[in-house]
Formats: sequence, structure tokens, C-alpha cells
Amino acid sequence: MLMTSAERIHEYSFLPPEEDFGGNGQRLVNTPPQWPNLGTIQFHNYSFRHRTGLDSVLRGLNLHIRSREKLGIIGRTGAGKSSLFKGLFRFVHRSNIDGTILIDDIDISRITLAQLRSHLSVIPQQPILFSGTLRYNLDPCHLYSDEQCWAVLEDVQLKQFVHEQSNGLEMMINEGGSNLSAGQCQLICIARVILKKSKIILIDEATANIDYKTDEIIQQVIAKTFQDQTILTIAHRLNTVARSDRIVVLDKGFIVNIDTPAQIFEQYQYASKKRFYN
Ligand SMILES: Nc1ncnc2c1ncn2[C@@H]1O[C@H](COP(=O)(O)OP(=O)(O)OP(=O)(O)O)[C@@H](O)[C@H]1O
Repeated sequence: MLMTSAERIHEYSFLPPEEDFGGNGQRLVNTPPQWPNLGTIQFHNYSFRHRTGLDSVLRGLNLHIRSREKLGIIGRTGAGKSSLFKGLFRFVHRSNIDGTILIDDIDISRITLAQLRSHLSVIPQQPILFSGTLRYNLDPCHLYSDEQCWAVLEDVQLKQFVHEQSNGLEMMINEGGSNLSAGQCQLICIARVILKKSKIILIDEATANIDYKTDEIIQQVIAKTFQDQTILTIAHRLNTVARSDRIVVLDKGFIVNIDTPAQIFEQYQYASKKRFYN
């Protein structure tokens, strides 16, 4: 088993590095120190495919997301919701992208990947936890104080639970968080994102193993602690996006509707259904 780890490290060391920025003779742009201080996102005629030779899975998107806006993203499976996030993180080579994404008026293809990715936070569907202490899982680079760690645990309503553990912040977490519930894992990931204070947060709503009560806590925490952030949420449940400012409906890579939740639900008559697709 340990040799498998050595083999993986060897393989990763020889992976070709990702293209760092633009190419095509474009000049690298330096981001201002506070960038992005507004958190606006603009997609201009944006198309995305996973690899050369495949069809585009996002097609000619035009979308202006405002500072501090809460935007829900819905659509059937395969509609392109996750691809939108991959585009924001620049997970594919530039040759597979048409159009541009601007964050606070800066074209994201003209900054380094490190600049881009260090300013975006994601709360993934499957929370990622490592074997190590809770503190390490909250703050792997040791950038924050214990007080700040406790404060975010309070924000996500885990302070009491951690207090009850004999080691407090030093409590051990198993790989993948196997000694915690799915909801606790999700809340720890949210706490990590609160610490980082990114202006833009991407949330891929968890669909599995979260009970109704924990889901409600997660929604409350997100609504309360991320008021000043721009939030894009891929939603699988109606209640998650009901309080958004707007909802975007994707279908086969196109934006087919964008409106307030009330309008969208009325139009699609989703209101009576708890789960509306998948
Ligand atoms: N790594 C990949 N390589 C090639 N095609 C992919 C890859 N990931 C997704 N796709 C394809 O891209 C399209 C959009 O997928 P995407 O994951 O963005 O949809 P989604 O709306 O997030 O779906 P879901 O709700 O099921 O997560 C689909 O047709 C899918 O098959």
C-alpha cells in the first residue's frame, strides 16, 4: 500500500504542468492588491469543452453576476452546471475555451492560475478532509490563530461539539472524515471557507447523507456568514435556491432562463416539488 503512494507521487511529479496563463501572445496582468474586492463575474460569449474534439458543454454564455449576488444554478443532469465551475477555475486548456470570463473586470485567462485559484473558494458536494487534526483541516497552512479557528467553529455551530472532545482543536480526523457525520464534514469545509474570506464562493450542494436538520443549519450558516460574498450555488433541492437573488437555468450548455426564484418556480411549476430533477 505504501508503495502505491510512492508510485502516485512519482507519477504526479512528472505530470506536464498546467498552462499558467493566456498564451496566444497575451500579456500577463497583475491583479490589484485587493482583487477581487467586489466579486463581480461576467461571462462574455463563453463556451467550454472538456477536450479537443469533444462538443462544447457550455455554449455562448452571456451572464453578468453582480457584487454580493446570490445566484442559484439549476438544470438537468449533464446541463453544464459543474462545467461552469470548472471554467471559473480554468480546469481546461485555453484552446478549448471561447469567449471570456471577467472577475472584477479582469480577464481570468490573463492572470496566473495561482492568482486565480487562491481567490476562489469552493464548497464541494463531497467534502474533502485529510487525516490529521481538526486544526490542520481548518487551516492547513497555519495562517490563522486558534481564536480565529474557534470563531469559525462557532459560526458553523460546531464549537460545542469540538469543546466536548478531549483534544479540542487537536482532535484527530480520519481520512475522508470517516469518524464524523456527513453533515459535520460539510460544516468543517464551510468553516475552512469562512476562514479564507474569499469574495467569491462556489457551492456544489451536497445531495447525499445530509439530514433535513443539518441541511437547514448549513443553509442558515451560508445565509448569515456569506452576506458580503458573491455566491454561486449549484442546487439540487428547491429550498437551497429559494432565497437566491436570481436563478439561472441551464439546458444542454445554454442559459435558457434567468430570473427571480418566484418567477422561475412559477414558470416551471417546480414549487410543489421538493426535488425537481435527477
Ligand atoms: N471530464 C469530462 N470529460 C468529458 N466530458 C465531460 C467530463 N465531465 C463532464 N462531461 C460532460 O459534460 C457535460 C456537462 O456535464 P456537467 O458535469 O457540467 O453537468 P451537470 O449539469 O453538472 O450535471 P450533474 O447535475 O449530473 O452533476 C455532460 O454531457 C458530461 O457528460
